[in-house]
Amino acid sequence: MCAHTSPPNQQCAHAQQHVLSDHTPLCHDATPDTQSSAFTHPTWSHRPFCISNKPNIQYCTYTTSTSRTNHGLSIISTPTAADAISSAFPHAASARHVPAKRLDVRLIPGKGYGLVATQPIPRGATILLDSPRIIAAARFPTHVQRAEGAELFAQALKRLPAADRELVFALDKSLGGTEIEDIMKTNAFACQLDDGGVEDAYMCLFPSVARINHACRPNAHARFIPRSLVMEVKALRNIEAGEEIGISYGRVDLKYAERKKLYEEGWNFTCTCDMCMAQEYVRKGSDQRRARFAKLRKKLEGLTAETYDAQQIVVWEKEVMELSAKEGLDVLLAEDYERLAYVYAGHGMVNDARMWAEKARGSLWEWTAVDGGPNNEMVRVEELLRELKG
Ligand SMILES: C[S@@+](CC[C@H](N)C(=O)[O-])C[C@H]1O[C@@H](n2cnc3c(N)ncnc32)[C@H](O)[C@@H]1O
Repeated sequence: MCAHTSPPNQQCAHAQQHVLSDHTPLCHDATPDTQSSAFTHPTWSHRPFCISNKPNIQYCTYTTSTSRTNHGLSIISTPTAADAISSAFPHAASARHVPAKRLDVRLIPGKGYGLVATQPIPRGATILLDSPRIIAAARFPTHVQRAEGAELFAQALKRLPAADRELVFALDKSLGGTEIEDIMKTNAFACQLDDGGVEDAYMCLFPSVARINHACRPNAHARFIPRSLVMEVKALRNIEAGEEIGISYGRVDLKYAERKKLYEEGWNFTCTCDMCMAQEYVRKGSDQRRARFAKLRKKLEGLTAETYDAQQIVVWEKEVMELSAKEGLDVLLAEDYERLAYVYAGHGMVNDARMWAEKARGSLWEWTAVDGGPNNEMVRVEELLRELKG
């Protein structure tokens, strides 16, 4: 699929000086905010808007106004990357759609807006499958001048259908800078995309997921599915009607001081989730359990042929699972289930081994493995299950 149709800068018939930059010639279409009647392309609804001020590095804004469920999507990337990313569009178009119908955006004291369940949601249910409206290469701001970056973002927004643009503009802003930069920094998630090996790391803006606040003990889990470019949010436990949906923005097993630092320094907010607002003795109790969880994990991961002790492993893993149940760390347990499967298999206890391997597979399917993502663990567990059945 050809993604890049605008000519290189030097040959661009309408190359001009950028109003914000004194030396960078730009090449862009004459009617940036409307669908160009002269432009037809199997993938993009608008002529790409490109900036190339360094040899071999060119960033463009690509837009399709008819992505999944007929919303728009703008991508800021190199031409090669846009080409590779767009190969996911057919999967995105056919991906299941879960609209935000059991959810409501409401004001939450101390957090701005948040997403609230309007009906009970059972554990494991998919709460939301959201599509991105803007995808931007994480490193592109370091390859273009500030004004050029702002222009690429501006074009990304201008070219989106009006409904998507309004959705994006309404999102929270907390960090300053241009409006769209602030929106991206406050709301976009890091996502790894198959972009043909260009750079992999992207910022993805999902307007419904962006309304979900962080919780240090979340009731939901978000994972990005590279093959269909959607963000899936699933319930980690039964959620009552009226409860706020919360996901963990960072690792879910961090202790109070670690996460306080992460969210204050990395995200510029002081967390006011239930765990952080709890009384000190409650927080300390949680920290102790999390410290013990980390210590046991370290011991288990550090086992060697010399230190291997099956009984000890079973005892430690039992404790890991008890701690996880208290701290809501279930999404991390696939490796523990897998470890137990190997321990039992090593002692010829095939039924127990199979039971733990199946638990590992179930956990990976439920929380970790995604279509188009890395699947080494799943391959290993499937292989073990085949051996145990054989
Ligand atoms: C992705 S947005 C979440 C939705 C946002 N509250 C809104 O009004 O649209 C991230 C911003 O929400 C706020 N936020 C998210 N989780 C929070 C928490 N646990 N405590 C306090 N503020 C939070 C912060 O201002 C953060 O920059």
